[in-house]
Amino acid sequence: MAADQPIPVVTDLAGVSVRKYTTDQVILDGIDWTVRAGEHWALLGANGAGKTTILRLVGATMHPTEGTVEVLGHRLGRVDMRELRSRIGFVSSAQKVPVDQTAHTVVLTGATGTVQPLWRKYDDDTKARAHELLAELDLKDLADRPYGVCSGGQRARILIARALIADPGLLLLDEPFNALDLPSREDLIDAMHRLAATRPRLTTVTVTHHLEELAPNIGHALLLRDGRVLARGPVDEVLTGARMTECFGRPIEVGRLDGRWLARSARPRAQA
Ligand SMILES: Nc1ncnc2c1ncn2[C@@H]1O[C@H](COP(=O)(O)OP(=O)(O)OP(=O)(O)O)[C@@H](O)[C@H]1O
Repeated sequence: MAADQPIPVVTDLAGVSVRKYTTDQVILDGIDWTVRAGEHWALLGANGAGKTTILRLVGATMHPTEGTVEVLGHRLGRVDMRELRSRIGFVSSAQKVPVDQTAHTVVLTGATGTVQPLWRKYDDDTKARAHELLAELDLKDLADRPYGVCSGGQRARILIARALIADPGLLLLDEPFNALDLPSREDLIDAMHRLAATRPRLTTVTVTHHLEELAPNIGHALLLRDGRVLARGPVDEVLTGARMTECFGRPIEVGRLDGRWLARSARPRAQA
C-alpha cells in the first residue's frame, strides 16, 4: 500500500446502541468506534460492560437497535449476514467443536464454515493449507490428534488456525485465554504476535479481562464501562492507571515491561 493511501476501514460503529427488547435495558449506548486494516485491538471492561455484544455486532450475528455498523465495506441491515460472516473469523473458548474430530479436520471445517467436515469441498491445496496453518501455530505434530484430547491452549490455537484458513478480513477473539495455564497463555500470546508480524493486513479484536494477556502487537484498546466507551485509541494513551481505575471502579496500577502489560489492583489500606 502506498504511504499516501488511506488505510481501509475494516469496521465502523457510529452512534450504536443496543437495548433489550423486553425490558428496554440499555446494553450499549452511543458507541463510536473505527478499526482499520492491520490494527490489533483489545476490548476491555468489567463483567457485563458490553464487550461480547460489541463482538456480536462486528461479527454480524446481531443488529444494533440504533446507529450504524459497517463491517468489511457492508452496512448491517443491507447485506446478507451469512455471506458477511463467512469473511469474519471468530474464535471463542465457548465454541462447540465435535471432540472426536482431529485437529486437521477441525481446521478444514473453517474453510466451509461448518461444524461437520464437508469432505467433497476440500481439495489437496486446502488440506495442505490446513497442515501449514497447524505448523505455523506450533501444532504440526497434533494434526491427527482428536480435538477432545488436546489441551486448552492447543485447542485455542487449533481454533485460530481454523479461523485463518478462510483468510478472514477480520479476526475476532472472545476471551481466547479463558482457563489457560501460564505456559499455554504465553504460547498463545507468542502465536498471536507471530501471526501479526507475518500478516501485515491481519486485523484482530480480542476481548480479554487481563492486561497481562495482551500480546505486544496489540496497539489499540477500547475501554467500556456500563455499555459506554470510556476511552479508545493507542494503548499508550488508553491503558493508563487513571483510565483503568475509572473503567473498573477501583484503584489500578498499570506497568509495562518489554512490550507486555502488568496491572494490579491497589486496595486502600485500612486505617490502623
Ligand atoms: N441476549 C441478551 N438478553 C438480555 N440481556 C443481555 C443479552 N446479551 C447481553 N445482555 C446483557 O447485556 C450486558 C452486557 O453483556 P455482554 O455479554 O456484552 O458483556 P461482557 O462485557 O462481554 O461481559 P463478561 O465480561 O461478563 O463476558 C449484560 O448486562 C448482559 O446481561
